Amino acid sequence: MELQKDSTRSLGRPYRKAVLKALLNLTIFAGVLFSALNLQKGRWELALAEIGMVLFAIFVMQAIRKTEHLERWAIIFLLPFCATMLFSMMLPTSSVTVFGWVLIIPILSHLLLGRHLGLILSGIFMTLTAALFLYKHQDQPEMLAALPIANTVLIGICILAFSHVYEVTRERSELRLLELAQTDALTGLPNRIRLKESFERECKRASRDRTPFSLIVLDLDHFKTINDDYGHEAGDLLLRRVADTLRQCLRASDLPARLGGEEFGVLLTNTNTAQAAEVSEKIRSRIESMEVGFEGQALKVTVSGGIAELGVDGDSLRSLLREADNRMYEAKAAGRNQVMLPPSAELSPDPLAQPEATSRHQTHSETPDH
Ligand SMILES: Nc1nc2c(ncn2[C@@H]2O[C@H](COP(=O)(O)OP(=O)(O)OP(=O)(O)O)[C@@H](O)[C@H]2O)c(=O)[nH]1
Repeated sequence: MELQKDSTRSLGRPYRKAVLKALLNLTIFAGVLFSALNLQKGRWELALAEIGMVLFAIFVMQAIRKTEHLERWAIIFLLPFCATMLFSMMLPTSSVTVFGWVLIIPILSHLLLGRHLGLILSGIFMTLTAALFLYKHQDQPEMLAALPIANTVLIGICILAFSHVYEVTRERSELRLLELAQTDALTGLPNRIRLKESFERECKRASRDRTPFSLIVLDLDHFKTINDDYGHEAGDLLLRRVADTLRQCLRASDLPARLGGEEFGVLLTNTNTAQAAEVSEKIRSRIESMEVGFEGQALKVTVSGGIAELGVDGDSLRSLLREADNRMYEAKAAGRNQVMLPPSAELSPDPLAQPEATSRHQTHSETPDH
């Protein structure tokens, strides 16, 4: 499961909202000021357009208070904002300095819409402005002197390029920080935060598509003795190898995570309990047969686990984790090196997933703990 766009979008939302609010406030302030000046000078079309933008800015300010769709509102505001600018530029009575406003569009559109939409909107708007300038001043050769035009175009390109480079770098660093915050540093696996986020997304998908969705919790057996006998470094190495094994046993659409300590979780999309039992058995047997070389010694470990299925064991991550955890402790108590299923689980005819007398999937066991 890939880190989703949604995460970066929600991360950037507060700062985009702050930029949009600042723009709306400035639009209201400048709109009132300029409409008063333009009314005084009899430029009533311009004044009306500005008053219209002030009213629209007040409306958008209310709309974004609780919206989930900030990006949409930014587009809804920016398009008429740009159109009003073009309208002002088009009016024969307006000053040539109005064209200078085009330079704020690359900055605003990148800050509000991100690198792709920001670049598209800036490109379209700057091209339209250039065309309008040439058309409006075609009969005024003094306005079309090569040097001032070249200077202005260069300034425009520089502002567009810097805004774009800034936004690309900002998005990359944001994504990197998000990855770090959602990744376990030792194993490189997703951590609990990422598991929760993926669960919420996959849960919605599973209920929409009516597909099953399972969770496996796995805990290494007697891991303390590895640390005690061989040292923490050996324990860390073993945890990394277990993480590698989980990655190898799973599909790209599944999500292995380190829940903490020597406990791992696996989200299995489009997978019912019986299929999850097969996956858990594959993981269990791979870990059982794994030998990790450490300072000339071969370290070995086994794993105990529990399975929970969405709907059968609840609808929240908390309830699924609780049920899978309880089953994992049952597996420990029943002798470790096995995975427990929900009591009502119907298993597939696959021999690996055959139920034992208790309708639980017990793959191999040591002497039970009492
Ligand atoms: N090396 C290493 N050890 C860790 C890490 N996180 C937790 N541990 C160790 O994992 C061990 C867990 O011990 P216990 O909770 O007693 O579990 P256990 O020994 O595996 O016993 P059972 O779970 O009952 O089979 C403790 O010794 C922790 O210090 C880690 O990141 N690295």
